[in-house]
Amino acid sequence: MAPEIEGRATTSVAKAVMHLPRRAYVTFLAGAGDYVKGAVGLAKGLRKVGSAYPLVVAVLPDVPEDHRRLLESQGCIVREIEPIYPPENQTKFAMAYYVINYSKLRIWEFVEYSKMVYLDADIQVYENIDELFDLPDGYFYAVMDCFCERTWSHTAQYRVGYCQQCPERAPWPADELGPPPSLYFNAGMFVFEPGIATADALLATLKVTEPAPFAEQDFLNMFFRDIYKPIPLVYNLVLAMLWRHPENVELDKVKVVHYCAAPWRYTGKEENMDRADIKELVRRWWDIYNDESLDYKRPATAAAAAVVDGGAAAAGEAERRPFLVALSEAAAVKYIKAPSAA
Ligand SMILES: O=c1ccn([C@@H]2O[C@H](COP(=O)(O)OP(=O)(O)O)[C@@H](O)[C@H]2O)c(=O)[nH]1
Ligand SMILES: OC[C@H]1O[C@H](O[C@@H]2[C@@H](O)[C@H](O)[C@@H](O)[C@H](O)[C@@H]2O)[C@H](O)[C@@H](O)[C@H]1O
Ligand SMILES: [Mn+2]
Repeated sequence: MAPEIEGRATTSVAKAVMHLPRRAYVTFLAGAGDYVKGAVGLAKGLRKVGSAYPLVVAVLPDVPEDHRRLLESQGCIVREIEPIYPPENQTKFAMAYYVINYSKLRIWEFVEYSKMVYLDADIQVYENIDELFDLPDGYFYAVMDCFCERTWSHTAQYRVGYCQQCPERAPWPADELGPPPSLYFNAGMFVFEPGIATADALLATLKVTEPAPFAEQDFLNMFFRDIYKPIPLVYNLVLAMLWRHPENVELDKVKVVHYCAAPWRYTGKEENMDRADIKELVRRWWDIYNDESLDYKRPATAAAAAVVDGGAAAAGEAERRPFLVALSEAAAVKYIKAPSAA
């Protein structure tokens, strides 16, 4: 960023930090593969619904420069994080690649933000969900998961046919197995407050916790058990809910869809994937991904941003948009790697 703009941005950031609750969406990107499409799609989806807050992308060192540049060109704040691995273990993760998902825990170190909404890169947002940032502090908010997929076959819930999505279907056999499992959330989407003390506690606890099949999702459920508050399913529709618990789903009210099988890789050949509702959700994902009108247009000035990026249309946000753009651009300055000299 040219010094004069950086200078202005820095000045605006100083003002902005005084005026704005520091909030942002955040997603996680690992590897040089095609999940970057998910992050780009998410950035465009959040823009389409007029989100007032930027999207931070926590990238592992193996995310290539061209993917980082692509994300910045879509208005994302790219922030490199150090990987986190679980302690030595013999755990068979539900998916082998889940081992890298522990690195998500770095987002608690993003203390320039007071409140963040984490979204997996295989998620798309179809309605504005900025209201989540106004949920009371001090809790961990996420949507309850489902235990019915084969990926859960290692658990007692699966064996007895119990699922928290419909506890009356097969009541938990308390006399045989003791108290039912605590409410369990899907870690593809959650509302949290960054903080160094929490970040340190997460890492210290991880070091002495036996890894489990759902990797960081199991770990986060254990760690935040006492302050976890379920939020409605409309904020994270895990696709399996469509065939496992259709009675719990009102598709036209769903705000956030969690594809759980990268939509950009959709072939329709996998089990349940030939459903009409799935085909429609995948089409909607591609509509946003391919919509060039949703591409980020870097504003010439912060003032111009208030016009170009009408996303601040939310009441009370419009007058703060110039600072928001400066904040997001300055933050980008702070964390993106200097462009190569070549
Ligand atoms: O090769 C990969 C695999 C996963 N992820 C990130 O890790 C998250 C969790 O993985 P995934 O969504 O595949 O897990 P699922 O929700 O399907 O269990 C993804 O959404 C991405 O944000 C990534 O960046 N690259
Ligand atoms: O690393 C563990 C992952 O565990 C979760 O995904 C699972 C889980 O939700 C199961 O309930 C489903 O059956 C399964 O399909 C789905 O992949 C999170 O979405 C993901 O972000 C990540 O934390
Ligand atoms: Mn996911």
